Amino acid sequence: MTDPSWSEARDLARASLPRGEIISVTLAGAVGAVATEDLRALGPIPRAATSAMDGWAVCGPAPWHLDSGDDPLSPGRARPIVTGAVPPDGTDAVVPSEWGRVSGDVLHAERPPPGRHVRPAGEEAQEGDVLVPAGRLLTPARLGVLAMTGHDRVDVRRAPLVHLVVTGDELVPSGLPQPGHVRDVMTPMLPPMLSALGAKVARLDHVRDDPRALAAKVAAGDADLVITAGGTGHSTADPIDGAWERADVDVRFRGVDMRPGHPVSLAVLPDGRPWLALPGNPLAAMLTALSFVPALVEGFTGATSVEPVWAVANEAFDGRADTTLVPARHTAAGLVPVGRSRPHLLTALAGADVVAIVPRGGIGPGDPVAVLPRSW
Ligand SMILES: Nc1nc2c(c(=O)[nH]1)N[C@H]1C(S)=C(S)[C@@H](COP(=O)(O)OP(=O)(O)OC[C@H]3O[C@@H](n4cnc5c(N)ncnc54)[C@H](O)[C@@H]3O)O[C@H]1N2
Ligand code: MOO
Repeated sequence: MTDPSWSEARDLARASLPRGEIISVTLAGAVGAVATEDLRALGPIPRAATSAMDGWAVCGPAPWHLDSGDDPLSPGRARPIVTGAVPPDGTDAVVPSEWGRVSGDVLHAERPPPGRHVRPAGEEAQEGDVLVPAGRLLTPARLGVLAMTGHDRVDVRRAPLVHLVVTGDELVPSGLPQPGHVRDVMTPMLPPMLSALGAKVARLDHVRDDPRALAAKVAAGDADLVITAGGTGHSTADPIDGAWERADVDVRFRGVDMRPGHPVSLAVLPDGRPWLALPGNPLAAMLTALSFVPALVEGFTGATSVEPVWAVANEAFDGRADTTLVPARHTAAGLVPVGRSRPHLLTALAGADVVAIVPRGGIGPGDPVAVLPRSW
């Protein structure tokens, strides 16, 4: 079986996690969630025409006699008004306070063109307009639009919960490691990374490189999704193959035509939980999480896939597989690779603005290149 391409593997991941249940949340609790249906304006916004300035509502040609009260304005009359207030019937326009001069009860100013400084009703939205289409992420600005147009609660799909399992006999949890030991970087690094990608770590376990212990640990979890880090190699010390055999999983891919991270693998447990196995090399773990966790989350929440963002390369980027992911930095002249990005080294990613998605054969200076935005 040949390894799937990066985008084929993303499609397989997207199809591996069934939709999560719908919950109703207040706008305050909805940021980062995904709309389950088209969200529409509940009425015209603004509800009525309003003044855009502090000043005077005026009717007819200048000058105007100032009046007060609630009657409609008649030609030759002006009435004080504040920003956001509804102008009286008969208003032609609003004169801002700094443009008018009052002497006695007469307002002098140049006559404004009709409608000047009056915000029309329904300018932002008409009743029934779709404001946030189904599948869109609820961002702070979209929540503001929903509040403005009358919404208090929205139906969303919750974020998938993750059972994260870090494997490795050589790992130590703290301090400077002795030769032969490795400081565990996944435990501080992956939960916030997964959270930035739309998934929530509900349980975190550490197991030795033992297939039986790994399979038992995963069997004891009940999150929506299992993510392991390490042990994806094919040596006898690597526990993924053995654990998958014991757990009787349905393998969706066992390796992807990508660098780094080619051993990344995905299976589905008999109870339906997908199991994404990230390689142990830290950069490979981060770049494979960045590749496949968003696709799994999209499957669960129904979120529409994020379109790639494009940049222009200012240096050559090597492409050794179907897809090579390269930490990169924006400069005024274009995108450049950052430092040495070997799979076991992390500082390049820590200093990167984006990750370049480089096709087979690589790209040269001046070529367009798709990038993944920062979440690390
Ligand atoms: N004969 C071959 N050997 C290897 C191949 C190959 O194709 N043939 N691929 C290499 C690549 S690429 C990767 S990636 C790794 C696959 O690694 P595993 O998923 O089995 O990961 P480990 O062996 O457990 O660890 C690899 C490396 O990463 C370090 N590591 C692991 N976990 C952590 C952690 N939590 N924090 C910090 N560092 C971690 C580990 O100590 C190793 O140095 O296989 C290659 N070999
Ligand atoms: O594929 Mo490995 O994941 O390059 O480090």
